[in-house]
Amino acid sequence: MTAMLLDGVATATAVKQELASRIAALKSHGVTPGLGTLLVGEDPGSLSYVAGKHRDCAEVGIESIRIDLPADASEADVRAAIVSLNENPAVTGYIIQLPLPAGINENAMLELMDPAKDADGLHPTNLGKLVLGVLGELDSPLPCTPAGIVEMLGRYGVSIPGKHVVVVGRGLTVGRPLGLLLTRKGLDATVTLTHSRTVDLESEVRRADIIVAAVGVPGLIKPEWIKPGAAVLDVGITRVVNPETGKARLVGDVDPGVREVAAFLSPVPGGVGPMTRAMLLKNVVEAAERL
Ligand SMILES: NC(=O)C1=CN([C@@H]2O[C@H](COP(=O)(O)OP(=O)(O)OC[C@H]3O[C@@H](n4cnc5c(N)ncnc54)[C@H](OP(=O)(O)O)[C@@H]3O)[C@@H](O)[C@H]2O)C=CC1
Ligand SMILES: Nc1nc(=O)c2c([nH]1)NC[C@@H]1CN(c3ccc(C(=O)N[C@@H](CCC(=O)O)C(=O)O)cc3)C=[N+]21
Repeated sequence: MTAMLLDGVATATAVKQELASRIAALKSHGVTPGLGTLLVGEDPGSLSYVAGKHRDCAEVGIESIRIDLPADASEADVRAAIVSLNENPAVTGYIIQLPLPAGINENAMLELMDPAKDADGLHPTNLGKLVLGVLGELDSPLPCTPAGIVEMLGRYGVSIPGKHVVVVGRGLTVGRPLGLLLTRKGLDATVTLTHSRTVDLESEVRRADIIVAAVGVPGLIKPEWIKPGAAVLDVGITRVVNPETGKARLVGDVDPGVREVAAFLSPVPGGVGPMTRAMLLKNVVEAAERL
């Protein structure tokens, strides 16, 4: 069997089309949603993601405000940029591109954000609401990558309730909040959250109905580990630069052979990445709607 590919580009386009009418409605009430980005340093991956976010905004009619600081910016410089984003009325939501350079306390910087402007859902207040709000509706922003994963599974009809989901990686932007989201009432997955100290990753993955790989190790997830019929979502991204052309290629955590075993596969590129960006736009629109 060859897996059905979960097309993140097409799904993100559908989400963006749905947002367009909400953006038009906001503008007719005199509110223009605006996304701010704060980037510190020149990591090529981060530069490319931030550029993509500004392109997305232009496409759907969201203003975008960009602050780029040099890699040697001090914590005081970063703090001042966060204060300016909190105070700028044109910014209805913003993100601090992670990781920040070594020496800058990421958690302390996230905590300085105005939680009402947190477009990533990573401010402790919003993560706390996700932990507390197991039942019912949440009106706080959700972390973009987990929200994008759930949105894509939903649109392809991959059922989540009662399923055993194995999440590989416990990082702040993907694995940790994904476990919180998938175990809420209504989604009702049974989640195993694995990491580098997990003793037997293979046997954990073998039991999974849905596998989400968010590590950053190319080819970590092997075809023999996949229960036939499982859904596999590749999230990890490693940039591999071709020394001859200087061009970078993006490689996921999932071995290409998995495509022959899984029922559904979200690939890298073209899977969860574009969905992450679409959910960021959704958070910015929803923050503007709450104004
Ligand atoms: N497509 C998208 O939209 C996005 C993609 N990403 C990508 O997803 C990946 C993860 O991102 P992020 O969570 O921020 O990264 P982190 O570096 O914070 O987390 C990586 C996680 O992988 C775990 N890990 C490392 N090696 C192994 C191993 N051999 N077996 C099992 N687990 C392992 C680590 O374990 P431990 O905690 O024990 O060290 C850690 O929990 C990255 O490649 C990133 O580029 C991230 C965000 C969005
Ligand atoms: N505060 C913060 N929030 C984040 O959400 C965040 C972050 N920091 N730091 C880095 C990671 C990574 N991330 C990606 C977003 C989109 C793509 C994406 O669009 N990928 C495309 C390819 C893009 C390309 O070609 O460069 C794809 O997979 O098809 C990838 C990765 C968000 N992250």
